[in-house]
Amino acid sequence: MVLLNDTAHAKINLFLHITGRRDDGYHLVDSLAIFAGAADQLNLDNATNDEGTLATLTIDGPFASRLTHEDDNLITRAAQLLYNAARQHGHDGASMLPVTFHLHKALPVASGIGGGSADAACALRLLSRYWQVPHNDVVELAPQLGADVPVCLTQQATRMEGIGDVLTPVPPLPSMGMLLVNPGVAVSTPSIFKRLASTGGIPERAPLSFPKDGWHSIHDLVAFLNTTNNDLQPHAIAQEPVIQTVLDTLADLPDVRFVRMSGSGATCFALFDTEEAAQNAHHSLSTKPETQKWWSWAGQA
Ligand SMILES: C[C@](O)(CO)[C@H](O)COP(=O)(O)OP(=O)(O)OC[C@H]1O[C@@H](n2ccc(N)nc2=O)[C@H](O)[C@@H]1O
Ligand SMILES: Nc1ncnc2c1ncn2[C@@H]1O[C@H](COP(=O)(O)OP(=O)(O)OP(=O)(O)O)[C@@H](O)[C@H]1O
Repeated sequence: MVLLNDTAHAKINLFLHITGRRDDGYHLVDSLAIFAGAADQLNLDNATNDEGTLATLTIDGPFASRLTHEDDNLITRAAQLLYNAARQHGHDGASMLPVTFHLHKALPVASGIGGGSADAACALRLLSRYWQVPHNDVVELAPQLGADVPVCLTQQATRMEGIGDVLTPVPPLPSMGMLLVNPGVAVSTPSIFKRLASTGGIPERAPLSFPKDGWHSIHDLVAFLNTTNNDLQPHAIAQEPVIQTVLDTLADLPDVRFVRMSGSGATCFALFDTEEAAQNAHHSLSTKPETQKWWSWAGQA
């Protein structure tokens, strides 16, 4: 029997501006992140062994084989960090019982949609309930696990600034359909930030204002997004030219309103007026022979 479970949704950067660089090399960002229905699933149970390990992990699902060889998973790292932080803050360790996690890995790995960060955030949410750790402790340590972990804790449409740790809720977005496509190439986030840094390339631009009342229709949102960029996209395409093929393929689909790459790639998204239009485009994509090995998902954005 599963004690607790939670869902780790994919994070999509509708735009991603790189606005500066800190002395430690981390980049300052400005981004509008939303969350898709595409998700991993994480279960938490009491540990059944008496080895005393704080958290063990089993993995299944379409992308499990990409992670099972790694001894350092963000889920078990999240457990150890939360345990240490809670003890430092005076939590009684005796009630923080060892756990076993089971991850269903449905999101492609190293794909710009924050799958690892979403899993880490999901583990933090589950453990904070099970171990009764105050939410503030969780929020405080989240950035140590990755720049995307704070936003993944919320799983809400959010403006990300700082290095991803300064979060502002955004007004409701219009209802729309979304199609996600990943061509099956893993892209390492540090390698894309390195490419950006080595080209000296932090774009000059005026600070961006969000419309006060939000976006009333997909037409409004697309008009806004057309004034923005993903600054990592050209660098990711230079490393993995197939990303341009994905963007061109998405742009050719029926009724598509907008296409762009998310995060550091290689997953790209397309926006549609409705979920039905996204599902129709998904069907049309699946008939193209060159896309047979691509991962894809369509649904409500
Ligand atoms: C590209 C985004 O996904 C946009 O949401 C994030 O900025 C990246 O988030 P993430 O994958 O959780 O990143 P981390 O695991 O913290 O960092 C991986 C590496 O990317 C670079 N990095 C990451 C985030 C950031 N704001 N500036 C950076 O320069 C650093 O070299 C870092 O060592
Ligand atoms: N549970 C996990 N899921 C995915 N990757 C993990 C996990 N735990 C550790 N990792 C490691 O983290 C790396 C980044 O994976 P992730 O899928 O989060 O990348 P990403 O989607 O590009 O993230 P982002 O959008 O935050 O840049 C992987 O290469 C993998 O080695």
